[in-house]
Amino acid sequence: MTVKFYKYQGTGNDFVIVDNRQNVFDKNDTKRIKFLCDRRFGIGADGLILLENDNTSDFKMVYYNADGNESTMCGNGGRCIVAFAEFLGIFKNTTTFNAIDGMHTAKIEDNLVYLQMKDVDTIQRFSTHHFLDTGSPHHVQFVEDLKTFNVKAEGEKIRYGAPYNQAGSNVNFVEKINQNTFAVRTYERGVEDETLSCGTGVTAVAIAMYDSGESTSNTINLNVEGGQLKVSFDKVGNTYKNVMLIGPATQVFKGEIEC
Ligand SMILES: N[C@@H](CCC[C@H](N)C(=O)O)C(=O)O
Repeated sequence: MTVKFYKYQGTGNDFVIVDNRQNVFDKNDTKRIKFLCDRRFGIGADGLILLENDNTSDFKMVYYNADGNESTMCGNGGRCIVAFAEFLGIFKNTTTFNAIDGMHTAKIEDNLVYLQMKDVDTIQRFSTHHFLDTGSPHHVQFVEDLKTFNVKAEGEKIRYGAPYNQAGSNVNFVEKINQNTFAVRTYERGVEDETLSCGTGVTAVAIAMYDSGESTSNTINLNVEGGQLKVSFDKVGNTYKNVMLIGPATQVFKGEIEC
């Protein structure tokens, strides 16, 4: 089989994207998806995304982690597929697309993708961390000296430990820079390593920081290893609404691969 693909990155979280509007891609071939994401034997990516037709919106996003398994929402992947859909001429100004966690609206302005994320009304607060679902599950924890922190080793322990166990959680380690800026490093489930950025992760961090009173701003800057993201939201009652993930998304190269 020959697969035509595009490679995108959003603040260093990188994806193989395939235009599957003709249903040419075998979605159940976990081994092939894992191979395509392999950095030594394949193309190399944190995940693979299919762009498909959808009856009720401009397109559908189907997301797989680098381990080959379909997973929950990917925020950076969402921003990248919006840039890809614009490149394909699917929309001009604003778009609506279907993903595993429901409908998303998005726009591109000044080379930044604005992606509306799902509302968040449930936040679990613990003395050491927060846990919340922003489309994907996220553990959010403050650490000291984030720069030298062993994200892979410590993230792995939390991801596989109780209460998350095999189903797992993504794990975000955070350091406060100022009132509305936080540095974040994320261990990603399904990649089973640190990635350079995680969109649903920084969204979880921004909401957790506001929720815990660490920030009083509803627009929060997130410094990740691969660049800078912004998250804004409105708190209405106990629900975070109009949650917007904002940042760049770039096409890196395209090609075809035998697999
Ligand atoms: N990179 C993503 C998150 C992708 C899903 C995650 N690995 C999971 O399985 O929960 C993002 O940008 O949000």
